[in-house]
Amino acid sequence: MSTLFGDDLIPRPRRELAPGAVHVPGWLTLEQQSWIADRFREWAAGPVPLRSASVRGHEMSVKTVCLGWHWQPYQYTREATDVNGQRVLPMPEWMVRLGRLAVAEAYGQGLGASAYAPDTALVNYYDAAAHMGMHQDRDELSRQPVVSLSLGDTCIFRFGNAEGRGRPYEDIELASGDLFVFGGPSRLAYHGVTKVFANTAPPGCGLAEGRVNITLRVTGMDEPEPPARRPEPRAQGKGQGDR
Ligand SMILES: O=C(O)CCC(=O)C(=O)O
Ligand SMILES: [Fe+2]
Repeated sequence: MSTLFGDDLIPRPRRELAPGAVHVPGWLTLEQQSWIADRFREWAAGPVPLRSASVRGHEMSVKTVCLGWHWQPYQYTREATDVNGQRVLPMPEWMVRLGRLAVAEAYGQGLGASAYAPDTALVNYYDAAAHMGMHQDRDELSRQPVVSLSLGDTCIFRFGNAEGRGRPYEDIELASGDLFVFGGPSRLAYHGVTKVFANTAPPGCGLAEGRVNITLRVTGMDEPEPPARRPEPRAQGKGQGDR
């Protein structure tokens, strides 16, 4: 991971860690990474701000903002009822297309890539001290693949098995621009982020510090996204401005 001796110049091969779990290093160009990093700053500004979710009373060290559906531990909602009650931003069209390209890249054309229709994105921000414990992504009703994109600092991503948090697992580095897809027999594998290496983001990736990870998912919730609506006018208390 250190670039002191130029080990960043050693090509990192694409690899299938387990059936259905594919790592594609350097999938996004620097230009794409920096464009997505700009979007991240827009999403983080709201209407639902970047926040640490609380799991069983403990605040996560990672901060998250969601698109399409809002994830709060154990459920997806349209409104961020655990934050400020606002509706999350819609899932961008370009992201759905990017998800299809990612699935085609990982599994090949014709393996359901064109039908892949992610309807939520969880956008996580890690500072150098943040980590994510071993968990399964299982709040989705659908078992369609999860597409993960990384920007900024390199991390250690631990990818395990579907039986439990323990071994066997494998630690790999996810660097800026990397794609990781897990679906099929690996869809419910436990995984987590054990470490983020500060100051390892490549120049030009659009993030000066920290790491952003975006996971695209299919919630399997069948409620169609309703058209954007204005909030009902409500009696305003004294001193409350218009919002
Ligand atoms: O940051 C990562 O690479 C993984 C994120 C993750 O597992 C999640 O958001 O559920
Ligand atoms: Fe996860």
